[in-house]
Amino acid sequence: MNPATINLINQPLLVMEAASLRLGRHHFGPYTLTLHAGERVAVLGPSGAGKSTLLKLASRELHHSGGHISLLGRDIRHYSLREMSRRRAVLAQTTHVAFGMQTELVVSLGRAALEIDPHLTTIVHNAMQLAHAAHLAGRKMDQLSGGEQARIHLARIFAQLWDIEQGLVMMDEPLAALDPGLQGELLDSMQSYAEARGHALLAILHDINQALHAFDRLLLVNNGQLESQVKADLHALPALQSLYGIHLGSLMTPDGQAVVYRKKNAAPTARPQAHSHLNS
Ligand SMILES: Nc1ncnc2c1ncn2[C@@H]1O[C@H](COP(=O)(O)OP(=O)(O)OP(=O)(O)O)[C@@H](O)[C@H]1O
Repeated sequence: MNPATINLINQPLLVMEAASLRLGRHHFGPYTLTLHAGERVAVLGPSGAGKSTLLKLASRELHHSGGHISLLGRDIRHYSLREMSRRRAVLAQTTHVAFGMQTELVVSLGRAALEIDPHLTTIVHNAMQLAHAAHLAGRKMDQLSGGEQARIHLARIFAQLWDIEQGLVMMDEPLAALDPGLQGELLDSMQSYAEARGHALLAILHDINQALHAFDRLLLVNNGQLESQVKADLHALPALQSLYGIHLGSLMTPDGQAVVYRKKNAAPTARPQAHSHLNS
């Protein structure tokens, strides 16, 4: 697909209006945000802050009890499972595959909602190539390393929305199991994949530099709430410092790229208590 040929729709792809829910003693939300086709948005926050829960609400894995969530202007509760699977793809933090399934079969599961899929083999192959996993064809999942399995699951997500435009791709720590070289290459793959199709990317990350370099906007989540939304540039540093309770500095590399680092000797800022008021 050629990005130049995609007419991005004006209507927002995802709208969350004061969406909330309670899980046990924890209250999440209200989450209010709008995501447009073609946007790349990173979700950041301390461990246990409610990032995965936000993603699970947006993907309908969890059902909101308050507020409203819509996909392309339609209440997500009114989509059939098949319609949802052709509009949004979700890479969960951990995915367990039973038995020693073959890699191509796992990738093809991304397209299981389609009754007729004449280009399945080509799409599976291309998706594996884009996820740097083509060399894993023919292997069994239970004989792969964690990083290799992660690439197969990424290929599954690529395959799912390979042939549609303006979908929503949600990923929960997609790069966590990968070495630094592969992280960079797969970030590039995600960007080119989304850009070519006008897909929006909503990804939970723990790496501030990746979020600043590869994304347009940051959603800062803390204590089960969306604390703020900021542009992904160095102006976000004060908000990030307060989010994580650390001091951050930045350096400019010779090729003009800003790199953020944690200042070791600075007095710590008050570290936010993860979900201290989730238990209300
Ligand atoms: N089904 C559930 N029932 C009760 N509590 C839950 C449930 N799911 C998550 N929680 C709690 O809600 C809090 C937020 O969880 P969530 O997975 O959204 O955090 P997170 O920000 O994604 O964390 P991490 O970065 O560690 O993955 C955690 O304290 C977690 O234990």
